[in-house]
Amino acid sequence: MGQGPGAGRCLSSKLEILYLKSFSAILGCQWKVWGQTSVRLVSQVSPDNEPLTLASLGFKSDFEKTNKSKANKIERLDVSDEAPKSKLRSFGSNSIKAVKAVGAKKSLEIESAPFAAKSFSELGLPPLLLDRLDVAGFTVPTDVQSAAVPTILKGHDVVIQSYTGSGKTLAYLLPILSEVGPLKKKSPNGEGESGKKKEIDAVIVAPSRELGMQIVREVEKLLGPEDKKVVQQLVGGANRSRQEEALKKNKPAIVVGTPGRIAEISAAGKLHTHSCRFLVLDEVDELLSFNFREDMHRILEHVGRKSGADPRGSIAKWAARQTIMVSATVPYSVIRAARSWGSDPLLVQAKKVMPLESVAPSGPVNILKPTSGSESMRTQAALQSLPPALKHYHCVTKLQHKVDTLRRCVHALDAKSVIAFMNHTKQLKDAVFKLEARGIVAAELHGDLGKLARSTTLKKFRNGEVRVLVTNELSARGLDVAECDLVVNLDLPTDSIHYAHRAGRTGRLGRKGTVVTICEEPEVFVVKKLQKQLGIPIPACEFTEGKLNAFFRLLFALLIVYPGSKQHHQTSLLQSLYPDKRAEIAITRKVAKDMVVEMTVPFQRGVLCPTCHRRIDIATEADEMRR
Ligand SMILES: Nc1ncnc2c1ncn2[C@@H]1O[C@H](COP(=O)(O)OP(=O)(O)OP(=O)(O)O)[C@@H](O)[C@H]1O
Repeated sequence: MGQGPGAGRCLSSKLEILYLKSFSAILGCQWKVWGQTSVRLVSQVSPDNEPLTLASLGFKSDFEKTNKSKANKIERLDVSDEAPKSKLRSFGSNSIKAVKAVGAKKSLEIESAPFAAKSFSELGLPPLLLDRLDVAGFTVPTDVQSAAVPTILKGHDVVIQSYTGSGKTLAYLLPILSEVGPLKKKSPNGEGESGKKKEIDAVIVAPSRELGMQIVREVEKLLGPEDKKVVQQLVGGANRSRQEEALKKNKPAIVVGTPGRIAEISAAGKLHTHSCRFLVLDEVDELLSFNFREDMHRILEHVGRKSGADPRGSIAKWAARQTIMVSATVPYSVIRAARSWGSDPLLVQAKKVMPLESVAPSGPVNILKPTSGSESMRTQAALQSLPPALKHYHCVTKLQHKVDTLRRCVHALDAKSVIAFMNHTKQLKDAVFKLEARGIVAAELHGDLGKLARSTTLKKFRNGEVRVLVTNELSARGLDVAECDLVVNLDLPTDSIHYAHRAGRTGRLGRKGTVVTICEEPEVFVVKKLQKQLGIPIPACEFTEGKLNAFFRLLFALLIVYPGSKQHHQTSLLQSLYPDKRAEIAITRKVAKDMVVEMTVPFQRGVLCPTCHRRIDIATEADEMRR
């Protein structure tokens, strides 16, 4: 730990002095004015940066030693595996399991993974599909898959919302493959519909070529080599006449493509989708953007329209299809669209399914412009879209030093696979040039590149030949590179939803990941807004001596432990702060003077309790005093 400057100032009660003394002894840091209970702690954060916990600060042992004699009855909540089953049960299925990451080159052990049901066989999938899942290495469904698969199999239109990297693609592919293609449930009399003119049964729309091809690969992984022709890509940039020939020759059951190309081939009469049963809109909030409007209109009008039906009527009257909308972030614009595109759609999240009507409007708040009172309505969509294991920092530098700061960040964290975001395509080339000049293998990825260049770049990034991928928003949406361990914002995202999608490129499926936002001094207020809207700590840091030095302003949460507070709230709070840690917390029930005081680990506002899904109330005396 770095030495903090100087000694603290006067403190109030004995108990606090005791706490702070034990902390100071451990941390050797400066205590600011106790009244603000904030402390400036300069600590070196090693690449395998362990988040601060009472245990890692050594607080618990000192605490217990010095407080043995205290009248306080200390109740130590140990959320480790040894804790009594009753306590572990309070986490529901959030207990820590070690699972192997599927498809990752090195079999990354994921300590705490977002899995719910115990196996795919519980979800009502056909035997052939279960076999294919097994062959592909998928053993346990994620939370969102456990919620989405049965809901879609029941025939509902859905909006699937779960944080990035939580397995939303399979959440919709599995029910589709249960109903169409060679792996589907056999009809009661056991024979397939041989000889029937093969129509397209499912259309999957994605906003970018990369995501479209990624989905095709995921389908092919399940279909196996002999049935690869069941799915056909219709992405822009590829040869259209070859795509039309393949449609004619292979008669695929599933097509995956970008809006422009799908609409183009449909308008040319080469894509017959009247009897289509499924329409999937992946990254649906992106598909709502203006540049896709025309194409999306055509797709929505034609896919699954009963022959002769008038599309001007209500969806229920003319669409024989199931509409599945997917995104990690579901701003209110998506809710509105879903209500008109789907027929009584349900909102499917990691652990719950609810009617879309019950969702409160909360659109993305553009952090660059002054916002109205809605600012207090934190963008729930963004908060729920962030993988819980991510660590976030920001680093202040001058514009001309940003790329060099990126280089030092990569070395300090010893990051192997980095995605750096910039807002303007023209800047990407210059950033790549500067990184290469300093010995870091980098490449640019953006929409102005040709199809071959884009796929080659992505391939090199996935196999580790390229260490830093410098890209912009669109080409990275939905991108799934399991090994990505660092995301850097070289330019600020326009709002918290864009921040969430960028951040979600790392920390996939329960892995650890770090997000560093490199900004100039005048932009720090934007980071603070992001921090507040997303309810996540984004402490300042710097990269010196090859290390990431984080400036933690630990706002100690005086966890007001009301006598009746739910025990699982305390453990859930810690579990959500440190999903991959065996966090421990010493809870003192004794009231020191007139308040129950407990200093605990840094807190996140409004943490949702994963057990009862209610916001855990945390009052910070510090904030109160500061107001
Ligand atoms: N049940 C599972 N078991 C193991 N790995 C899984 C499982 N489901 C998905 N994965 C893997 O997890 C990774 C992330 O999945 P996916 O890309 O579908 O996430 P996502 O929620 O769609 O992310 P984003 O919001 O960024 O699009 C993929 O590599 C996928 O193969």
